[in-house]
Amino acid sequence: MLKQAASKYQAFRPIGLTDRTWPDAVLAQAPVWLSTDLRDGNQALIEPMDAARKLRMFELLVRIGFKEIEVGFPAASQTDFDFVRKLIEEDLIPADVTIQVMTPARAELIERTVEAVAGARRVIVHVYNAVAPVWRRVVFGLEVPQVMQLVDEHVGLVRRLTDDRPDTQWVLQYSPETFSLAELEVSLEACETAIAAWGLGRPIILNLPTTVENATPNVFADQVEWMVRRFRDRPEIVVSVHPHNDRGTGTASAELALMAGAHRVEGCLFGNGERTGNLDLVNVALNLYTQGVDPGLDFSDIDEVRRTVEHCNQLPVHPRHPYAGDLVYTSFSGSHQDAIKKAFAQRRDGDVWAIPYLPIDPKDLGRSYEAVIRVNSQSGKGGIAYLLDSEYGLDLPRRLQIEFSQAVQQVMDTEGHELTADDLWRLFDSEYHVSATALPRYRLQASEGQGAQAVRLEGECEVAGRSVAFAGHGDGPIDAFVQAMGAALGVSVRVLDYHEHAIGAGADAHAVAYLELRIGASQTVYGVGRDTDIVAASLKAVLSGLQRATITVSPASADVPTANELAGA
Ligand SMILES: CC(=O)SCCNC(=O)CCNC(=O)[C@H](O)C(C)(C)COP(=O)(O)OP(=O)(O)OC[C@H]1O[C@@H](n2cnc3c(N)ncnc32)[C@H](O)[C@@H]1OP(=O)(O)O
Ligand SMILES: CC(C)C(=O)C(=O)O
Repeated sequence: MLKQAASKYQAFRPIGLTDRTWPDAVLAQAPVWLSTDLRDGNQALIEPMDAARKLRMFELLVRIGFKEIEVGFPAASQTDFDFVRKLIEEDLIPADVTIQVMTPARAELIERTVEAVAGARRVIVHVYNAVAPVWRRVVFGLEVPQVMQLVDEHVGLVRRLTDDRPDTQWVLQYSPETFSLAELEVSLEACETAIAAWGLGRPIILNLPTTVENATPNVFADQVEWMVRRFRDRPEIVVSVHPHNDRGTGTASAELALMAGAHRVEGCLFGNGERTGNLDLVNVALNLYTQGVDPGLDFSDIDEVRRTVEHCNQLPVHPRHPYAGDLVYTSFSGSHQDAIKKAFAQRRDGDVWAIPYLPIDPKDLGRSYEAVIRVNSQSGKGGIAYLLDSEYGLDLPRRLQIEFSQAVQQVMDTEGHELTADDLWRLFDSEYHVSATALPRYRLQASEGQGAQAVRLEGECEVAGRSVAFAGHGDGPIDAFVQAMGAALGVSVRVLDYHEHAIGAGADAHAVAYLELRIGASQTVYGVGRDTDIVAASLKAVLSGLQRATITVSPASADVPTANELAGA
């Protein structure tokens, strides 16, 4: 197969536009947008939209803010014709919205098209014919002069028919179909012929399609700049582009074409359309938005837009689709999660958006931060800590994050599937005995004659299902409890690190304490305690840590669990 490539396919030829200016252009304003969801999108559907779905799509496009909407190909079917009549007769077209209707350069179809829009306030009549060599030869069997004659005759017919209906404001759109595959001189001649037949000085849109995308986007940009130069200083002429996506570069083609001077773009929501689709208008609009340019289209509830489009087209939007897919704001991988978590922690209201791996604030599109981080086997401590913090208010100290992520990884290695925030909390709760640890019964007194050891604490607690009596002195209750438990278990216990914070407010407020304990000479474990009272939370955290430790020395009390009984309790 690979061997055939050179003899079977012809490479595109670059345009010799050596003084091109588009590479230095910066997109600083939105183009005129035309949605062709109801025409090019519709004609590519397995089951074209019925009247109800067409109306839903039309209403959505109006809500988003489109001012030019191609509402159909009225000569194609009675459904298309009737839908256009419905919009006009039921006065469903807002005053600032212009409808566009498409027709091939065939007399009876042009007549039917103009008939379909009778009574509309303003209409763009879109006439097309193919101009590229393969189409001329294979489809029409026409030489270039005959193609020009076809354009002249049919645009002339549009002019006569529309002149007879002066109550409507008419704009002609002419598309040299297959522009990107045609010789530039032929496309230019076809456009000049259309301009002349429509009447010099009358409003006209020249729409340049990559009917079938066939070259890298820079070649299309050169083609567009070449054409734009021919129509500079002619305000009645709007140069529009209509990219498709056969090479997967529809968005790039549109953006470079705008840099090359096009004023207007045609496309569909989420890139529906023939074959690999039309240009995805949402993509271009939101690309502009993330450059600080107001696109003039409202995608602040992207999921509602997506659901409606999926309903109308009966086609799903891919989970990885730019800006709209279910997974596009989600990071699974540990290093991404770590960077996102740190950036959110540092971000202040009013800051310029600079969150790694998130090119846009999901909230601007009506998404929450909930799905930004999800945990699976590719995740690290940052993502786990983010979920426990964002969903459960637990602000884990760094070394505890590291310790707990090892427990999570073990579960991942055996189970393999994603862990939700709820799953992580359950794992954390069971690993650190947060809910299960009972508060020790204790008496706290000021000590006498103990110098710096200001308090004495004695009481009883449950460890691994056994009752343990303890008594000890310390600088405060936690220190006293640690010393007392060390004596009771016959092992040295020291607090290496201590963190606490509140969760919630008012009557529901809780304190959470995280204690890093050194047990014996070398064991370091974290304990976690939660209670309404901060001292109680800290004592529970000590017990949590002791229960997680492997204690290998003999207990000093018969009531105390024997060596290793605590381990894994
Ligand atoms: C690139 C694009 O997206 S262009 C838009 C294409 N959209 C559509 O085709 C959707 C709607 N189309 C239709 O409903 C039908 O094709 C109709 C009503 C337009 C025409 O139907 P039919 O008369 O049965 O013709 P058919 O669909 O086979 O089209 C082929 C004929 O149209 C001619 N044709 C194709 N494009 C054009 C054009 N732009 N101008 C004039 N004639 C054209 C072909 O030469 C061919 O003519 P022939 O039969 O004499 O050889
Ligand atoms: C602009 C029209 C003719 C079109 O749909 C195309 O060429 O892709």
